[in-house]
Amino acid sequence: MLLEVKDLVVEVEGKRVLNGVNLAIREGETHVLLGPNGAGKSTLFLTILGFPKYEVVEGSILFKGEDITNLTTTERVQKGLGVSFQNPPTIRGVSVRDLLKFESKQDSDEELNPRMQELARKLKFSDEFLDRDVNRGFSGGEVKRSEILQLLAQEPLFTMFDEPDSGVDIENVELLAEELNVLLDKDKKPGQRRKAGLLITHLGYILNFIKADKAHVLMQGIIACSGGPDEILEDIRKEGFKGCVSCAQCNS
Ligand SMILES: Nc1ncnc2c1ncn2[C@@H]1O[C@H](COP(=O)(O)OP(=O)(O)OP(=O)(O)O)[C@@H](O)[C@H]1O
Repeated sequence: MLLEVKDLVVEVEGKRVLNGVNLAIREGETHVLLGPNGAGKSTLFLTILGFPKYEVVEGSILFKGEDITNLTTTERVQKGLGVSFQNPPTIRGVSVRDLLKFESKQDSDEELNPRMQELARKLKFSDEFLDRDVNRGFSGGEVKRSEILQLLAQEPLFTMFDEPDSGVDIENVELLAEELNVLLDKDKKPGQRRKAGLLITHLGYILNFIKADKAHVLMQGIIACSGGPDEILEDIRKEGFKGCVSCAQCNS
């Protein structure tokens, strides 16, 4: 198993948000996390990444079989965890180019390596754009493309995507999805896939371009149900999260 979340209970600023979450994701798998606004999806991501505000009251997080519950965020990133944020912060004084060099372990005085230059071009970033401060004045779509470009520099083993398609136009969703598939090893044959990921989506549009293996619905602080992404999304589209409430109650 690449990532295992076991009976995770999490409090944020004294408020209990997760109440016993269980999740297991193997190498090569892409899972989808669904759930109503405020259910705790981003909280789960930030807890897996080890942000100090998210206090693990009970339970554990295992990565490649190792308990990482008490590691720092930097240590987790070094082990191969990555995330694309819903609303990443502006980093004044740090250019996209500098951040990319840092993330791809290059020296700051070197030219950006050819692989990253090619990926930047593919994601429609000009040379001038790479010299701008990270996220400063970026449009919604530029923020999302820049997040993906940074992940391509890091090449994490396990990537969490928080609504990668929100605010992105149709053409750019396809472009982003192509690179997400690379980050998830979906461009490789099933037996050769090593990377894995977890993706939050509300409307599921991006799943037209990414083949997810399993979906989970987070409700009332637990995983209320898990199953085939198409089936679960269709139920939610028809009935909203009404049907998930009773599942949350029987599973809690
Ligand atoms: N730093 C914080 N301080 C106080 N409450 C917080 C904090 N972070 C999250 N919460 C609360 O925890 C709950 C879960 O929030 P979270 O952002 O994880 O939900 P979500 O499922 O990602 O929602 P959405 O679909 O709207 O993005 C919400 O009620 C939110 O207000």
